[in-house]
Amino acid sequence: MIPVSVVTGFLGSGKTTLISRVLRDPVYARTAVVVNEFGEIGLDHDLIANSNDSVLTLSTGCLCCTVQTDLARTLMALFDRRDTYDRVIVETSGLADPSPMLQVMMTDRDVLATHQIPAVVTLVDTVHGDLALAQHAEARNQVALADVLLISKTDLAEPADRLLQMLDDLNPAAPRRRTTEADPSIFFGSSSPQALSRRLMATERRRSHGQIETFTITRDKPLPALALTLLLQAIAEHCGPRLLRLKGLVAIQEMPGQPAVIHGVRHVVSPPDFLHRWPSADETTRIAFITRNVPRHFVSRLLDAIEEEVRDAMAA
Ligand SMILES: Nc1nc2c(ncn2[C@@H]2O[C@H](COP(=O)(O)OP(=O)(O)OP(=O)(O)O)[C@@H](O)[C@H]2O)c(=O)[nH]1
Repeated sequence: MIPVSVVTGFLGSGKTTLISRVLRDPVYARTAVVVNEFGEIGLDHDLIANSNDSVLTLSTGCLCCTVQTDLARTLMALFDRRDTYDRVIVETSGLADPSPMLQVMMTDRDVLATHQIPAVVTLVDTVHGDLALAQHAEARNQVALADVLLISKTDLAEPADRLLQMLDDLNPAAPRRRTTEADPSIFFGSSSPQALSRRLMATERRRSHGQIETFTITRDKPLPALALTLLLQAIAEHCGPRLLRLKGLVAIQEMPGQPAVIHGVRHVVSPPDFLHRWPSADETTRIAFITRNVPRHFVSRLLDAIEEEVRDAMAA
């Protein structure tokens, strides 16, 4: 039986960062990862640094809405080459309610015959966690279903009493650790089917993602570094609370072959990190957005205007 871990947590809570850390541990190198993203273009596949090729992207719909059968199919396709890995991590989209996918994993005959009942590991971040829990049923269900709760970004802030109270209300039984203290072995303790079923029955019903929009801006030509900096500043300033998530790989004119990785969660847009090389053959700039009422054309025109101004200034 293959051990499975479902790693969930709201947008930008640190799932990909933590999974990349686990995969760097030689003990966990033989771990296959199934990534699901909400949006047009999946980037986590490229952002999870992994030396083997067992990172699979589930179609970039949302696990809780459209691709449940994909999950069973993907796990069984992986199982056909089980000599290449020992365990599986499924990273859910930050916007996913994990309930329907857990139900699939507990009821699909083939999956049940070959995989353990998954352990559910939920990340909650100290900076935006309370807002996410207050505003999104998906985030509350992620916490309610956890076997283990991992608190991330404790280097930026201590968990506030309000956040701890919300976790107590939603899932008092799950042990809590900071991500910095979490031993990777906690990912692969199996859930008890009875306990997981009880938690599943207690989750909130949610049928729509509301006013959430997702789009991806692409550019074939590398951007001047200054244009990227100005774009990120303008987005943080103008879109702040309406920006649920931004992430991307950006070709920079001054750094050929070394793409910038960019991340934003609400008003917090991190300074870019640079990779030594492109993670795949696709070297186009791709910036994915998940927003509430920030239209694609606003960002696209903003980028065009900034880029034009920066190029003019460079030519002068
Ligand atoms: N300071 C700090 N930043 C973190 C920590 N964990 C993650 N981050 C940053 O938070 C941002 C989002 O991290 P990801 O790992 O991509 O988050 P995610 O949950 O996979 O995001 P989605 O897949 O979009 O839901 C990135 O800029 C990370 O570098 C942490 O413990 N401390």
